[in-house]
Amino acid sequence: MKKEVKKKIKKYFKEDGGDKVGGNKQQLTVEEQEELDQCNLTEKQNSASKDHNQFPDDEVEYKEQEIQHKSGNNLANNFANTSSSASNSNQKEHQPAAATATNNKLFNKESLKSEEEEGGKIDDDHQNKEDEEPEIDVEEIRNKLRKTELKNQADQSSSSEDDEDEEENIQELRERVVTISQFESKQGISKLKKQIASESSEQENYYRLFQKPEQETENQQENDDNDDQEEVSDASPKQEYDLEEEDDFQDDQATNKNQINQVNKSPQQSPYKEDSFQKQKIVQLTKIPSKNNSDETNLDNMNSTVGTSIELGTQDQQTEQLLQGNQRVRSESKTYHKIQDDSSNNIFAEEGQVEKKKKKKKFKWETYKRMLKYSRKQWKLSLLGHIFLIAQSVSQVFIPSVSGRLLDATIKERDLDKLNQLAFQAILIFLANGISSFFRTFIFSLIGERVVIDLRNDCFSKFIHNEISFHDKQHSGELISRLGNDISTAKAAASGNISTTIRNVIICVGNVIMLFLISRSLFIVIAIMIPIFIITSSVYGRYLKKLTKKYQDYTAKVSSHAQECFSNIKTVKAFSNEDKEILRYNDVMKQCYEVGYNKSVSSGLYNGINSLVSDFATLAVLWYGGYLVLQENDLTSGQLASVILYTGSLASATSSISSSLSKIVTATGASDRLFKLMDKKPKIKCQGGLTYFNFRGEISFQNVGFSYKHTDHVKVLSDFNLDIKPGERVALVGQSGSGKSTVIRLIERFYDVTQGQITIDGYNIKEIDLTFLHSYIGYVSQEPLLFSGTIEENITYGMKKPYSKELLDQVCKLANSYNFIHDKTHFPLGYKTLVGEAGAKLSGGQKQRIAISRALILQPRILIFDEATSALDAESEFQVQQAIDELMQKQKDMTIILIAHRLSTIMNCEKIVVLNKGKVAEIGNHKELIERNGIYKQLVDRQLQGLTNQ
Ligand SMILES: Nc1ncnc2c1ncn2[C@@H]1O[C@H](COP(=O)(O)OP(=O)(O)OP(=O)(O)O)[C@@H](O)[C@H]1O
Repeated sequence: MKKEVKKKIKKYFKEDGGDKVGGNKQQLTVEEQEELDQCNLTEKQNSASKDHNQFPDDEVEYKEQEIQHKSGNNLANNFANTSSSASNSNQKEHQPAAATATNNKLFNKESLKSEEEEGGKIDDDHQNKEDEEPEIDVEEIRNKLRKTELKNQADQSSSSEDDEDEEENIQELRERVVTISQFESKQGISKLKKQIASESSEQENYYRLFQKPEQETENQQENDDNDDQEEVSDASPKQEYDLEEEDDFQDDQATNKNQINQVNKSPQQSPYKEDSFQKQKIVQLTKIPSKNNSDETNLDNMNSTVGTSIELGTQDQQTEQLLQGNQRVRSESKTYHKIQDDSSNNIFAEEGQVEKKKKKKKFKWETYKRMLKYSRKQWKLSLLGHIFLIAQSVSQVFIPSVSGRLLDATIKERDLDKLNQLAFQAILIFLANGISSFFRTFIFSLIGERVVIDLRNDCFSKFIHNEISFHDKQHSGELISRLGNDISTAKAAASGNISTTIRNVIICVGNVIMLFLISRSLFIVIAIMIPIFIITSSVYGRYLKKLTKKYQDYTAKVSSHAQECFSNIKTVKAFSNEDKEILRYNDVMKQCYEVGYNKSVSSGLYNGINSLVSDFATLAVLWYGGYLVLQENDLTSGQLASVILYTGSLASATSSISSSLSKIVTATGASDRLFKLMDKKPKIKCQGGLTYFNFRGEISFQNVGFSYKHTDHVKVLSDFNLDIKPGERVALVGQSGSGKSTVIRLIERFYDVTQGQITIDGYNIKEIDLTFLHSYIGYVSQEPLLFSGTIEENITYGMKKPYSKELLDQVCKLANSYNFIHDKTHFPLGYKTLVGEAGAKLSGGQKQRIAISRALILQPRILIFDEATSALDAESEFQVQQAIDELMQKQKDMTIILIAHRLSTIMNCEKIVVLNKGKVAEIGNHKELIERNGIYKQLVDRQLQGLTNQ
């Protein structure tokens, strides 16, 4: 709770006051903008490529972890190497420290430069303010500031904590601080600050008060920016968004934008548009408590500083202004925070771009617990794994110790018996370590695999059971990505990484204890060296991660371009645009190369700096250890070797812990996305509901109104009434987009009506069991979609009961597919012929006739053809049409509903329903409708005219 409050404040001031020199809080720096644009662009392309083959962000995460781990291992290896060289009495040559020196110089220069720049900016701001603001008694205020400082110091002793109170306090303070800053602006306190600062004796004070917070803010901002970028990168394109949040976003977006604009457009009224100086003051006042100080102390500091500022305006008028301002600020502050919170949850999208939102990477405990449930099923295995884990960790802790004692027995004591004894002990420890390592790894990996299986099954089942509107909205590529990438990433939250973390914690604790027992003074040296090493590598690692992400974005862009080209190869060739495409490809490659170049330089620097730091750390331990051995006689050479081994192991374990924890956080993020999708409950359930014996297939639309879920402002059907009797042949005709297919989808209950009702045999369709309903409806869609497998498997795809060869032949004959299936030249295996992926080995007409056979074998009461011939060429259309016409002749007891364009087919129907803008415009048989001389007549005339022209 406390952290969240701090984060909120930090974010608030970062976005409002943190834009240093009066920039707009919505503005990004050029680099940030570029990076964001780049991410958007890549995402757009990834989304376009549908298959979500983008580089998963897990890879970035992985790379960072790899970097961290590598750095840990670097130190570990360094110590291990040193130890072996120490035991061999070889001196390792160290690289000259020139590089570090140069680096440090560079760094110092940069920071000096930025300090100068900041100083300059602040001075400029002051200068501007100076002209506007009235004079005040400088001396008096300076005294008050001093008093406050003393009070702060005195207050630092209090330390009671109450999170809820604190949150309230912080909220209260935040509002007061904003008010005071606004008040300060009016009273010209900025000028006073400048005057204080300009006196040389107070120069230091000035920097402490104003310059430092500015730098701290920048650092905070930089860190936050990094975090933000990580967040953006963690969200695999189109993966980060939450369905519900997206819905909310669409509703809220306009309101938020307006609100934000209002706040931004009226800077003089808004307390959030203070000049940079006031912002510094705000940041200073609400500075996030340092590690050393308790939160309470800092709150007190803030309180007292606020108190000082309030004291500055003791006059009645000023107090009144303050109170009035305070109230306004309170309300504005609430609005502002709502906007900020809403905005941060929203997805800002450019026109046609993939939506993306920047979100803080948070560890969600609930998600984590839910993930753990999957591994809890394997508790017996897990228990066994943990026994081996402890065994391995403990045995590992003893390895450096026994190695050191072995050395002592050889070098110092020169005792062969002891050496043999110790060697035997070492063998036992090594065996214990090796065996337990094998079982630990095997068991946890097995648990991981089982978790993946359970999770994938659950997930797939939830996705497939969800209703069509869910699939309308969700890209199939995204669902596949969830099943693949996310589940693999989520596995880490439930298995291996926890064990790795526990193991490394045990190793760390064990190593620290052993180091402490061997030599306390050397332990202190190591305690100082290791954090330096970890900080150096993690800071640089972050930078490298950013570059790696950028590089991957460009690589994705390159791949996306290639993919687009190859999938449109016919168009490229038709326009003879090969060279143009090569040039475009080269352009993208060039950009990629530039980032790659920077990345190479940075990787080189990273490794160089890393090894330098670890070399120096090793040297420090060796030198001081050597000193203890030679001068103090406090340590044996074997113990020194143990210390070195322990230090290496400690460094490696520490970096491993951070890497595992980071993986767990990433995994929880992936699980969260997954669970959100899995938790989308279908309104239309596949099973459950009414079943009855005499399904006749009488359909009735009664005042039906319908809109698709995500375009609910468009009425696709309204006041739609239609009765279809059992055995009737009904043709749906009308202009494109008039709602013909929608009518069919509603009969199939792919969607629920939004108004009125549909009844089947007198029962409301919503009450009928969906599986039961579908067992009586045969459906042939526009696109003949087949599954890879044999012809027979495809035809019998919907069969839930055994079938005879005769039935198979019969339906194939009816569907006009029997002959080509039994054509031995092309299909020597007959029904057993493999159709290839999505029926790739069959022609369009053949596929469609198999699809008709697939519908017929169910012996449906209602047979639906949704423009079954529209995607076919003339020859295939003729064959399929023949099949349909024959069916209409022969299957008299079957209700046939079709959307067709061929006049002869339509004419054969007893009922022709003409749809116009979602309503029944005309209804009747061919003759009646022609006589009516309405829309149908026009459609027929147009078709006849087309035929005449041909
Ligand atoms: N899944 C969907 N989500 C949102 N809107 C849809 C969806 N499917 C269709 N629509 C819209 O509903 C309207 C009716 O579409 P429908 O497919 O029923 O028309 P149709 O008469 O069958 O057209 P055509 O003859 O061109 O196939 C169209 O405006 C279409 O854009």
